[in-house]
Amino acid sequence: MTDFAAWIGRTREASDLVTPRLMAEFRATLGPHLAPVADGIAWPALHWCLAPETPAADALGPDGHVAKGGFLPPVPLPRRMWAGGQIETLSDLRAGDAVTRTETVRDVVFKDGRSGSLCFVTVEHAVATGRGVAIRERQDIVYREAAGAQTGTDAAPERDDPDDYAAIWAVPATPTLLFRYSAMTFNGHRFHYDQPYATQVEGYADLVVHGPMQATLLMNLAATLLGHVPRMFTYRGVSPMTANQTFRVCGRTRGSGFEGVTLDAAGKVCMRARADM
Ligand SMILES: C/C(=C\C(=O)SCCNC(=O)CCNC(=O)[C@H](O)C(C)(C)COP(=O)(O)OP(=O)(O)OC[C@H]1O[C@@H](n2cnc3c(N)ncnc32)[C@H](O)[C@@H]1OP(=O)(O)O)C(=O)O
Repeated sequence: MTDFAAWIGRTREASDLVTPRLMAEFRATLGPHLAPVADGIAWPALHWCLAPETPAADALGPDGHVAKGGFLPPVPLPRRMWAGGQIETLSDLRAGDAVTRTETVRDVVFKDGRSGSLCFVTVEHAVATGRGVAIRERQDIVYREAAGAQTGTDAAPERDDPDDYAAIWAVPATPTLLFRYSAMTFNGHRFHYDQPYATQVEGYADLVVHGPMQATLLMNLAATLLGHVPRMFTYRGVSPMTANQTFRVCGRTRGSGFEGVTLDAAGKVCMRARADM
């Protein structure tokens, strides 16, 4: 039996540059659904495109992510998802910045969910520039049972009414959008671009829309409605969003904060988010 506790506290570091090319790719991929920012300032959540892990092809597992057992623990559940997280923004990133990302594994927890066994791996990130730490972040990665071995059932979808929100961005979830976001984040997960794999191996209805992309859009809507980048942004994926439909990114202010959801074409809530100050 592997001692997953041995992974807690493991850390790694990688560096990158906020290049003009990345800024242009980000705007080309996600515009017009981005917050207004001053020239040369990075949009909220652009940091997910910086200093990604760059595993060699022979280091990948069957899902297209780096095989488990290196930095992340070899948990015995195969289907990885990005479950949620929290982003604390301390200062902005700017074109030309040299950044260092430091990641630390903070927790490995097994839970029984309605859908079956789950394992949550919590990873903390700090993104620093020459001016100091700009972003502190918690990422919750979840591993699920194999589709064919699932011991529970997916929860009944939560629904929400877009009319209850002040602002709605309609985003066509085309395979091209998913591919371009995968490319910008160097994310090889096959269920974002390989439809037979997504449907026949992982059991989803279609290609799966990235959690971080949904969170990026929600954080940009929050910054647009609040008039500034929120200091604290928290989000949770509640149900998979699949491709080849137009989804909605919905938001409203609440006091000095923000709350938002992504809704699929049928009104199913896929992600919930809130932002404070
Ligand atoms: C990039 C990238 C991958 C992706 O982008 S994947 C696409 C984005 N992510 C999603 O679509 C995830 C959508 N969520 C789900 O499919 C389900 O919510 C999930 C995570 C499978 C869990 O469903 P269950 O119905 O089995 O879970 P329960 O509601 O019964 O909860 C059981 C306990 O787990 C806790 N929990 C549930 N969901 C989350 C979450 N999103 N974040 C954190 N914790 C969660 C819940 O609170 C329960 O805990 P208790 O302590 O109360 O027992 C890439 O791979 O890089």
